[in-house]
Amino acid sequence: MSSVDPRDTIASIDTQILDLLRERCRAMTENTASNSNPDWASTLTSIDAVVDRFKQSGSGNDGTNNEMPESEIQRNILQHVASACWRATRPGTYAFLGPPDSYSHLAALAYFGEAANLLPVSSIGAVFDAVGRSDCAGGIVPIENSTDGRVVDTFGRLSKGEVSITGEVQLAIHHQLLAMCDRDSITEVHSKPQAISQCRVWLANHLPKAKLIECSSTAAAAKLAATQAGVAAIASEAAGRRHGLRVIGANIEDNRDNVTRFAVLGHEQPAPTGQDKTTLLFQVAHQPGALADVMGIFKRHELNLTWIESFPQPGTKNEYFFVVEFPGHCQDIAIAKAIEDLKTATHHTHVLGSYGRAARAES
Ligand SMILES: O=C(O)C(=O)C[C@]1(C(=O)O)C=C[C@@H](O)C=C1
Repeated sequence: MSSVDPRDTIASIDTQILDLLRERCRAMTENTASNSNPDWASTLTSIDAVVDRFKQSGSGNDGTNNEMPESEIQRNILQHVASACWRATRPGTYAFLGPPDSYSHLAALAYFGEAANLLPVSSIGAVFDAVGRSDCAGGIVPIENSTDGRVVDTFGRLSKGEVSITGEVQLAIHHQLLAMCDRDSITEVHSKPQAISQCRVWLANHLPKAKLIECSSTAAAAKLAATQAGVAAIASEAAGRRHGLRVIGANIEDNRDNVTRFAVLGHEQPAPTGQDKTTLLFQVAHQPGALADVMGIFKRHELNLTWIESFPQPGTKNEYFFVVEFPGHCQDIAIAKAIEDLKTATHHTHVLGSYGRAARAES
């Protein structure tokens, strides 16, 4: 009597998976040729729908492995498969503020998947340049932090309207103090200004004498700390591992619920998903009541603002841009009508993007 070796069964299943992968890539190529459903944001939406249907059909039991629900694991696997097929069939790179293991990198991996072709660049402005010139198919930039507020460099460039927001990522940020030496030997702490600001209380309590030095990214700081004695960096755990640094202060962010929201940049306008938000920029006349009139338009069309920011218009005195966010897609009738009214009531109204709302990821 011959029994089947389970290792052969597993090898046969793996071969079927590889065959299916090839078939999936082929279907994606046909999809590209017919130009239907071509953007990454729609791919992520359809993965969510597949996982939900699978769960509802009773095929997924959604037990947990103590850390992650099964549907989350299935989603990650499908996202990885999709990102590998995407890379094989649609060559294109996505820019992020580097070097590798910056939080922007972690956010890019969470959104585009591990297999995506990601390009580190030296500044947030360089991400906008790479996408604006179409050197890259897309990019990712930090837009807002729950402790520190808006990211100034990003706002400066968004106001130029060269690129659209096509998605978002919410990343929980846990900062590590990383160095080659003991905490007592630290004379300088390097990091991006936003990261330093998110750890200000911890630094004042634990390293009051250390000099705080700003640099281009948290990962750039980690790279430096690996070469200089007495220098510590505030950066991600992954950056510490990459550079062989010790964690001499773990999770030093002042706010335990420290989250940074990243905007995905691109050129296409994602189709409505049913779970969308719209980011809009406008500029009003510098006169009493102008902003109140605009707020009246949001009220009239029953748009519930979830975010409002103002920032000075470069090169002017007392002129401000406003950025607002609200649930819904600019193709929704109520929102389209509100935008029409805003265009007549403001100097300038520009939809920065309508895109699927993000769930939170861990860094
Ligand atoms: O320096 C990095 O690692 C970044 O990706 C930039 C950035 C930011 O500027 O907001 C992103 C997230 C953290 O809040 C800190 C730094």
